[in-house]
Amino acid sequence: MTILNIDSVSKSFDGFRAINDLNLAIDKGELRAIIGPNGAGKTTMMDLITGRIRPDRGTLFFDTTHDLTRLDEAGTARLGIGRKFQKPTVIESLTVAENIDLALAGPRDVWSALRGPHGKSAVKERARLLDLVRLPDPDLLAGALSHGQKQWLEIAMLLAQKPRLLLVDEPAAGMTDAETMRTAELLRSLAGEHSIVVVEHDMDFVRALDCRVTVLHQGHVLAEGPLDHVSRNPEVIDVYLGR
Ligand SMILES: Nc1ncnc2c1ncn2[C@@H]1O[C@H](COP(=O)(O)OP(=O)(O)OP(=O)(O)O)[C@@H](O)[C@H]1O
Repeated sequence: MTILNIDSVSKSFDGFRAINDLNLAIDKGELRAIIGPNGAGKTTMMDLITGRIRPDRGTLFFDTTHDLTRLDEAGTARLGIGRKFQKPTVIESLTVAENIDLALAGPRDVWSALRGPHGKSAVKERARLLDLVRLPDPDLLAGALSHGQKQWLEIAMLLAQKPRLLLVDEPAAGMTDAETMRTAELLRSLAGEHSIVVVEHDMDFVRALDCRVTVLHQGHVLAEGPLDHVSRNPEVIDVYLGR
């Protein structure tokens, strides 16, 4: 079953085609890596999926029936599309637990969320999420976390909103090797329950994801398949990997 279907999508900025007849389908529960040179259109593709911008032509459907071109960012978020930008946006002056409580409360009253999680199930969910991303001290200020731990906290905050499709932009950037491998392991463990699209340049990380890879070039799919397969493709070597 397909959760995301991008069909013949194009998008130009001032006459420049950032996305050019893009076709991409993500299965339910799939983990997919998107790679490609700078300017290949990866961010523009994420912006199209989340309703931040609209295509000039083509269709984007979520879960078969939901036309994403009719929704804005709030609408796609309500449908269950969660996006994690490259830089962590956790609130550094709050504790790890308070950050999670805010995410669990969603758009509800911030002040009541900061008085603690509501009910036993919220306490349990907070513990489950912190366990999942291996953050042992809920009382630590988020500002005291390492860069990798901040990224994991933000992933936990996204998961608090129970997204069905997670879009993750360059999570390994700035991470240590150990954090990078731990992040790959975390995303792999989340696949199945969630569908996940990860944009990344770090090939060790992409290898560790051990998933299907799509190579974007000039707004179009250049190659798709396991990393070993696409990395042998002469065109992929020419425009990206061989550089
Ligand atoms: N709002 C915009 N206005 C004008 N041009 C844009 C706009 N957004 C993107 N572009 C152009 O579209 C092309 C694709 O950009 P995009 O950011 O999607 O690439 P990318 O694959 O994410 O690159 P990177 O790996 O560097 O993040 C680039 O040439 C960029 O300059």
